[in-house]
Amino acid sequence: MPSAVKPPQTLYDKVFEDHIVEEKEDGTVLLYIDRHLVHEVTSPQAFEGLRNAGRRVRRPDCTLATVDHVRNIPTASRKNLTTTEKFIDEADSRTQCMTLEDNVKAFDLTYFGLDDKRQGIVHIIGPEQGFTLPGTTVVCGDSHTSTHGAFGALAFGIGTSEVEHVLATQTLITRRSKNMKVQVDGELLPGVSSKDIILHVIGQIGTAGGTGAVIEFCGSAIRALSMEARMSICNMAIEGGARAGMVAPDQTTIEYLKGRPLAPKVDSAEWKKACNYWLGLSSDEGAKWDIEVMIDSKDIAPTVSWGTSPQDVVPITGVVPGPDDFQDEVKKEACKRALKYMGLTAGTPMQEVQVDKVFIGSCTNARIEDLRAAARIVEGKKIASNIKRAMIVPGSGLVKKQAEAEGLDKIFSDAGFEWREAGCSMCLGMNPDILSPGERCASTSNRNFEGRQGAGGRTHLMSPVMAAAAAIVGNLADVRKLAPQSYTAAKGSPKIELDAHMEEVGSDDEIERIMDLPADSQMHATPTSTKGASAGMPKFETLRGYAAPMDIANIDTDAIIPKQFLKTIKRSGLGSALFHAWRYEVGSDKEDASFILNQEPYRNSKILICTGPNFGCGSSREHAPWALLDFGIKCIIAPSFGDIFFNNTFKNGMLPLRITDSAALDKLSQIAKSGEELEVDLPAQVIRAADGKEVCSFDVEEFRKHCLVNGLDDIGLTMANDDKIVEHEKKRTAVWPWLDGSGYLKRHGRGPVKIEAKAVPKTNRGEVLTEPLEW
Ligand SMILES: CC(C)[C@H](C(=O)O)[C@@H](O)C(=O)O
Ligand code: SF4
Repeated sequence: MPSAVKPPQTLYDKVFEDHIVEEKEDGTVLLYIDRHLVHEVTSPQAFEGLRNAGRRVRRPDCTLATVDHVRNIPTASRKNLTTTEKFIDEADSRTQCMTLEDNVKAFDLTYFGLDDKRQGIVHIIGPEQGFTLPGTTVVCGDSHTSTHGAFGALAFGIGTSEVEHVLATQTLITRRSKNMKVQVDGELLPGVSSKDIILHVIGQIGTAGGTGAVIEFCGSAIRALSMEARMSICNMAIEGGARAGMVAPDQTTIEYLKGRPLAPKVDSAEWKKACNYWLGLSSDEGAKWDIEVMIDSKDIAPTVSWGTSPQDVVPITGVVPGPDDFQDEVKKEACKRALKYMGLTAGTPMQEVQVDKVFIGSCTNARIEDLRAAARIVEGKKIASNIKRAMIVPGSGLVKKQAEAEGLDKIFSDAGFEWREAGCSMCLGMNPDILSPGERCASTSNRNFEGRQGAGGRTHLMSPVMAAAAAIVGNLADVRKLAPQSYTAAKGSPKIELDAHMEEVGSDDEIERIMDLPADSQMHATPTSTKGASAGMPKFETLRGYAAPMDIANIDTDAIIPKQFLKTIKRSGLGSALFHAWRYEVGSDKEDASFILNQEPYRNSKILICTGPNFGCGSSREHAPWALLDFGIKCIIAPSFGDIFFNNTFKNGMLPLRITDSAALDKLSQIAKSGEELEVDLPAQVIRAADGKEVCSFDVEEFRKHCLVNGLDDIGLTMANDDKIVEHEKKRTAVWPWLDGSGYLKRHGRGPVKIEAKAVPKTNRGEVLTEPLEW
């Protein structure tokens, strides 16, 4: 007889379970999404899909949009800003920003534009506004959505097709992840901050260590951290390969949320109910963990990266490692490649590495606490003469305003730093803030991939105080030598002056205008055509063709499609930019003959075989599968994949195959190298050589296979199950009433946005379904 007593659950299990709209026997889950953040880079194609299919945004009240990434969202002064159109002079960037502006108007979405002081990096403004709340599901077309997990939210990055799915249905089709616990105990040593914790953890577990898992960060060291410090840790959970990172909500969380515009009003009945619910969200005693990692705080030193992957880290007191420090052949090769790219010699003390530029910013470390900490290090000092440029880029307009109120801008400017406007800036260099080839940067961002901050640029990851120290010394430096007064991570939860700001940006009416939506929210300007990108995908059955072999570990999506190609508002035309930095000679359009896709017969590859693990790690950009597809590659074979990339490929009718049997993988790679064709037979789940002999079989989830073989549009499938979503929404309103509408709607005594009748689902062939399809 089944037991009535629930087995102990983890925090992740609890949040996941509270959002299940439907769970299938094969493990496929339709998950309700509470909060959706939207930005200009990953949304245009999603809105286009909605328009083409005549669909509306299901929950505008749960959607918040801003501009943050794109080129020429200048982080320079906006004093002369009148309109976005006039302000942004780079054509593609202007189009991308204006497309978002058109879309938020047409679909009635809350939007913080360039002229709004609350504009900023999505992962900074969500928490700042109280849009991110404990126990919620939060998604965004951006890999660092994991940041919001610091609140005990289940927050993860999605691709553009999934952005469209969430806009249309407020749900996602997913599966349960594994439970991973990273416990950090003890008191942090002087000079050590939360960035050092996460760099150290990734150094231990590797960039694929968390693949398929959600990490809960716990232990006394995590508990002692402020919310902002916890956000830096969860932010980089994705760099450890995890789907998400989480920290259980506690009193620190509640303190942080008090008075945030979109959180329930303090002391209201709703606030009390919410606090009770939030504080119950911790892992139960005896909960089952699939992976456990224990870390002692005293083993964590101020840490810096030396290579081109966030797992390539050493304590600042260490030396540059060499290939002999690694056992594994793939890792030895990766080390050689990284040393060459980084222009470093094994054995060099890290503190002897000279720096050209310093960047303090990004969604990892551009909050007020980060700026305060860095300011403490630079106060009264000057940046070293060899530093060509040192930049402070606050994470949001409100962070900037707060910092200015505290005089931090002056401290930085006096020391020789540039004081910029909010945005992603040099974190990925989609605007003019980039490194020149060979330049070395001390950066508080989260990715040190090849070319990440500019083609040929060399990135060293570190904490804000370490970056500040590097600026002063001119080399990678040990902050403890500059701050003998023993700097330790701040324990409080810094508050930004939200209320004062709100008064300044407008009255209650103004706020209501921005945040409220008409109760009968109608979608304007949305054509009702039934055809288009979202209405289905091409079928995948059997694929025969050449397979390009690549023996590289951790091929990230920045390498597959570099940032400069993310400015398109279309899905097509990216094939010529695929692997751009590897495919063409530096600074020219001339092909590099040594690159595999420039050789015969691989110019016509339909399959890509990578023997290294973690293919497609990093950014959520769906431009990566779009570029592969446009080139002609429909199937990628590798031992493991980055989670978001893996999902994104299926949404485009592509097949990523995990082949973990190394003998089979080697055999496939040999066939590929011999220039013979391979045949991938999805219905039979086998791969054959050109002579028709089976090389190996493969696993694929039943639901995904079903969709691929039949070319099914899963948005249509989900919409056909609308009654279940409505049922979940009713329960949500009753149990978690603070999640409907925005805080403003509630405050002004108005109910949640009315949910419109479902749209008529279509198949890929444009037929109207008479029976709901199984999703
Ligand atoms: C543009 C966006 C898709 C991307 C991400 O997903 O991470 C970016 O934020 C990044 O950091 O590379
Ligand atoms: S990682 Fe960088 S580019 Fe990506 S969201 Fe964060 S700040 Fe922006």
